Formats: sequence, C-alpha cells, structure tokens
Amino acid sequence: MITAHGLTKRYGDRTVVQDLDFTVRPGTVTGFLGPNGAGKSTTMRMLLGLDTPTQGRSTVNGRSYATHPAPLTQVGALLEARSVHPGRSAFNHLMALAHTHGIPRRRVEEVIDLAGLTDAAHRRVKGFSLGMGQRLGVAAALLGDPATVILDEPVNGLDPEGVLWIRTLLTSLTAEGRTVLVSSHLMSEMALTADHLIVVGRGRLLADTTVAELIRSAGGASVRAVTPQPEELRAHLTDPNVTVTVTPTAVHTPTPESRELRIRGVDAAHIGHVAATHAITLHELTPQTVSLEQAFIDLTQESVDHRPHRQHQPTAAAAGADIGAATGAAA
Ligand SMILES: Nc1ncnc2c1ncn2[C@@H]1O[C@H](COP(=O)(O)OP(=O)(O)OP(=O)(O)O)[C@@H](O)[C@H]1O
Repeated sequence: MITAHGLTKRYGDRTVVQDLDFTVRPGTVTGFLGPNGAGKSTTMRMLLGLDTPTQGRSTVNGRSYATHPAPLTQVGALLEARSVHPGRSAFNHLMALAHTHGIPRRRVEEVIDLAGLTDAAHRRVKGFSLGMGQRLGVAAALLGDPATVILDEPVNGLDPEGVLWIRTLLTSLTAEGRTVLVSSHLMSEMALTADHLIVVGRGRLLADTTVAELIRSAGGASVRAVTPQPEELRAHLTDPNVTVTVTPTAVHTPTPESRELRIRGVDAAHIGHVAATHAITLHELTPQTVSLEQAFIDLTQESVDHRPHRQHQPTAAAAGADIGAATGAAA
C-alpha cells in the first residue's frame, strides 16, 4: 500500500506538486495520469525517497521509503531515467543490485526470464534498444519480489508484444495481491490495464476514482438517434431519469427535417421499442460511449496551456481509445 498525505514539492517559487492526498491499494492496478509536467515523476520520486517533499509525507507498506532496511524487497521501481552502467551486461547489472540485498543468483535468472531477456542477458546494455532497456528496468524492479511496484511509463519504447507483456505482467502482479502504481500517457493502455485512476494536473489532485466512474462523470453512455420526428420521439421518452437533447440544425442528418437527439438514461433497445410503438421513423440509433481519452481531456483541459482547441467527440469510434465502446444495445 502507498499513501500520500499533503505531499508538496516546490522548486524555488514554483509549486510542482501541491497538497496531494491519495492511497494506492493492493490487488488493483492504479493508473497515475496527468498532462506533461503535471508532477507525476516528481511525486513518484518523492514516494521513492529520491526527492524530499517540501511539505507532507508518504509511506510505502506503512513506513517512509527511507526507513525500510531492505527497500528492494519492499518496493520495486522503474523510473524514466535509467541509471545502468552501459558497459555492463544485463546479468551483471542485476547481479550487482542483487548483491546489495543478499538476493540469490537464482532470482536474477528468474527475473531475466520473466522480462524476456534470456538471449540478451550477457550483452552489454549500451547495445540495448529502448524497449530492451525498459524490460531490464522492469526486471530490476521485480528483483526483490516486492509487495509494491511503481512504474513510470513502462510501455514507453515497447513494441506491441512488449506492451502485451506489460499488460499481462501488471495483471498477474495484482492477482498476487501486490500494490501497483503505473504512470502512462496512453489512455488506451490505461483503459485496458488500470482499475483505479489518480489524475493530477498542475501538481494538484483532479480525480481519485475508478475508470468506469471517470467515464460516467464525463457524460457516460448515451444514444444518438436521428429522426425526422424529433419532438414526437422526445414526447414519448417521459421517464424523469431520461434526458433528451435535440440538435437545433440538421447537421450530419440524411434529410433537412431530420434532427439528431442525444438521449441519456435509457438504452437503444428501449428507444427503438418506443419508436416502433408510435410509428416514429428512425434513420439512426447508435449507442455512444465517452472514451477514457475524452474523459481525461475534459478533466485536465484547465491544466494544460498548449492545446489548440477543444474537440468534443463522444462517439464510440472517437480517438481509437474507447473502452466499453458499445456494440448492439447500450447498457
Ligand atoms: N529538479 C527540478 N528543478 C526544477 N523544476 C523541476 C525539477 N524537476 C521537475 N521540475 C518541474 O516540475 C514540473 C513537473 O515535472 P514532472 O517531471 O514531475 O512532471 P510529469 O507529470 O512527470 O511530466 P511528464 O509526463 O512530461 O513526464 C515540470 O514543470 C518540471 O519542469
């Protein structure tokens, strides 16, 4: 388990992490998200005792990182900056780390296999690709068989096979009851991997929530209906939990009198049934899901100053990063 209490970091007069409170629990993958410069790496460094907080404190497995007598066996970390001697082989690098904690050679061989580096184990690290370097970093993080794992952008530089490997690895680590905190810029990856999300922007906590709840709060599921009888359809959707928004003009509709309705609180099957019962013509009935990517952009748009302009497209096909993109009737 990881906790942060009022964690704050200032560089000069710039506050880059401000009053962060969160708990990362065992048994789930927690995604750590935020735009560039939001303070993710700084926070991770503070959790690992590599940066001293200006205020506040953090614990890993109940104590501050610095007070763990054998930290490698408590928390394994992969940070963006690698500090591996380029002339050493992967095996020797891991053996050197293992010696500091009395970890046996057998475990070094195990993590080399686990990371898919068996064939490259005795090659010098300076010849490694970015992806192989990431695999070595993950092997080092797992060396001490730690209960808590902190990975900063682990899929960075990995090919599709490597991405799949990380995804499977994270799931198996949490299935073993470990605590896993992982940062990424890839929303599509987080959607597939993380159960819980901590989102920061300009150093502040923006959300501490589940993937499903973040999407729900960004608008959740809706149904797009296109009909030349919009007012009639609306008049028959009378449940107080149902909201219907009608677009004022015929944009992207097949006939001039058609309108697009965005309907929330009821599924496509029910709308289709209502339309059939009242002989209302439908040109389109499409379940829509806000993508995690769109939910993230909505949440963090105040925290970035370099976005050109807002593009809101909560469609099932938007951005290629949707999760739960509905097929057939919406939930
Ligand atoms: N040693 C330092 N001295 C001064 N400023 C720093 C230092 N380290 C980080 N910063 C600043 O703190 C802010 C947060 O940086 P950090 O690397 O933690 O963000 P991040 O969310 O990890 O970003 P990215 O996603 O781009 O890696 C940035 O504006 C960065 O320039």
